[in-house]
Amino acid sequence: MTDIIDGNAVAAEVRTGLADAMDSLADAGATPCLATVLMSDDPASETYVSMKHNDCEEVGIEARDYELDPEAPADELYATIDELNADPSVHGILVQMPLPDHVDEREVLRRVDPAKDVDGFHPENVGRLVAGHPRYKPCTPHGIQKLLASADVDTEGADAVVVGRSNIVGKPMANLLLQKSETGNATVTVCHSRTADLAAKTRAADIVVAAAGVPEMIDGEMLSEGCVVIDVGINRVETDTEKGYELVGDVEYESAKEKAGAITPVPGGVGPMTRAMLLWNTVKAAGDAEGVAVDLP
Ligand SMILES: Nc1nc(=O)c2c([nH]1)NC[C@@H]1CN(c3ccc(C(=O)N[C@@H](CCC(=O)O)C(=O)O)cc3)C=[N+]21
Repeated sequence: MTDIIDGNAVAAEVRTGLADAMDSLADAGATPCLATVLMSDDPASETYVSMKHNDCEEVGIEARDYELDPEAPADELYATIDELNADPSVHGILVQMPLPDHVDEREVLRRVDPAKDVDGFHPENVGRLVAGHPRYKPCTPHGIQKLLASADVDTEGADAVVVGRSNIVGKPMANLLLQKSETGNATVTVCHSRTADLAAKTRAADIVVAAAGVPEMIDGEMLSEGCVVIDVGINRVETDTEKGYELVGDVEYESAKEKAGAITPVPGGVGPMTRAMLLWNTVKAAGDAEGVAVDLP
């Protein structure tokens, strides 16, 4: 039987597991606070930010909402970041991506105080992760580590194939799987749009992390019997349903499920974990900033 890895359930466990740390912070008179900054009218971005606010409310994290006109000058965004950096009551800052074209995304990533960079995108935090001493692990790869652990997947010595080389998923995921750690020690191959024979690589993998952003690009034919499939894709595909779209992963679920030993669904797999690990990082940020030792799940 294929194990369907339930991201909603594991994410709920993470949220519940944060209660101890929240209590320690409350004893010290501290409430973790996440500021989200949205500079977009994209309905998907708006949905994601509002989900993050709901999650914060559930665990008792204060969420502050900053919204900027997508046409506003980039300096307004930079000034907002500076203000949040300087505000000691704000522990975490998330600037929702993607940003408008006239905004320099790299400047934004550099500008967020690395101590408040709960996305883990600041160059200092990227460097620390690559060097094996992460401060904040980026939420999606961190969530995937939790999913693998929840399904008792042993990464040590496993052949892991990461499909996609983005800075937010593919690269940090490959690094984490490679690291000398409980959730690492894999032999990692990173594939991308120029990979000569993708199917040959994925067929040789014990673990496939699909994060290319191409709907249903990996099907059962490309997988080996019993492998573990983590589907990071969250693609909105237009349909003539009431919602107008359907979410599909980077994996063709039906055929992949027949081959895989374990697989994450879309929705309800990696997405909820990404949000849960944002809370995790925010609670860690609050503990560090307030000098409170917190026990994280
Ligand atoms: N600075 C920044 N940090 C991010 O972490 C970030 C970002 N920008 N920009 C966009 C991406 C995307 N992302 C998602 C997180 C959770 C779901 C999620 O929870 N998805 C649900 C379904 C959501 C739905 O129904 O639309 C699921 O897969 O079950 C989706 C997408 C975070 N991102």
